[in-house]
Amino acid sequence: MTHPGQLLKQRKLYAGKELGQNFLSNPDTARIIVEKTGISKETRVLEIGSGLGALTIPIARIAYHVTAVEKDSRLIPLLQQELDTEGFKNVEIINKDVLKLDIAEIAKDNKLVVIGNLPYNISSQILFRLIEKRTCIEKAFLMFQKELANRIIAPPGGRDYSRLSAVVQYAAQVSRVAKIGPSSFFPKPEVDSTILRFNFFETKEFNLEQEKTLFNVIKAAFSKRRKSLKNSMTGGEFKFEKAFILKVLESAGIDSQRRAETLTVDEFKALALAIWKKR
Ligand SMILES: C[S@@+](CC[C@H](N)C(=O)[O-])C[C@H]1O[C@@H](n2cnc3c(N)ncnc32)[C@H](O)[C@@H]1O
Repeated sequence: MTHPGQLLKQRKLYAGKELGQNFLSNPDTARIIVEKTGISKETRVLEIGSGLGALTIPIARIAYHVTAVEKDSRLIPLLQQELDTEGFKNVEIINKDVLKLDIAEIAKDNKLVVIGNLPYNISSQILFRLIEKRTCIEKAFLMFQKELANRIIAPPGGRDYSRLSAVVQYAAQVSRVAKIGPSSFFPKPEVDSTILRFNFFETKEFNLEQEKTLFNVIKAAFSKRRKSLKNSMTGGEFKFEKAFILKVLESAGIDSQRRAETLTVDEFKALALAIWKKR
């Protein structure tokens, strides 16, 4: 693997902050990350933000097929050349914004394993999108800024438990895979990184409408996280009346004085179902 700094210099290119371009520069780290995903010669991978191919190449060495999506058109010929040099024929690079990518079209009838050293400025948005499309995804291995990863896996009751934690933990079992320090990247970020593994739940307990209600309930509850539910829930998309909120909280068996950050995912589900039935 050519060092990303050298590759960019040869082409008179630069790493763009607005695209979160901190490239993996340590081939051992890249190899270890790919090993930890457990992919095999049957796996179809969607790689988000392939960049200069630090992960694409070790993935292509193992996987059946890789769809690599990359927004920065400047990087596509560099990666294509690296792939051609190594003789890989199982990689398709798509020059597109991942937030506009039709993931179902890529998966067709298969389930994908999603891998990505994500651009940190849009990593929450990417995660919400993957959750939306999770029926096409078997599991995902994604690298986040450490602080965001801590929020994603935070249990209820603490400062880190947030809208993102509740939505993600409803859709997937999440675990920490590895911590990566700044020295593994070029340019070096000022933050530590964490790789999380997401095993999306097979069965969907909620239908689409119920799920939409659940996500709106979580959003409304966390819109004023310092306030009790009876006050925070009147905000957000639904514009609930206070009397209605008190009624649904009671039927879900939740004390109206509690705050969003104390509710488990199961309690959010009970609340969403109570709202869905009474509307
Ligand atoms: C942190 S870098 C990782 C690059 C490479 N995978 C690596 O590990 O060295 C993030 C990559 O995502 C790309 N990117 C940023 N925003 C994107 C978007 N909306 N859609 C697809 N790729 C994006 C960047 O251009 C960059 O190549």
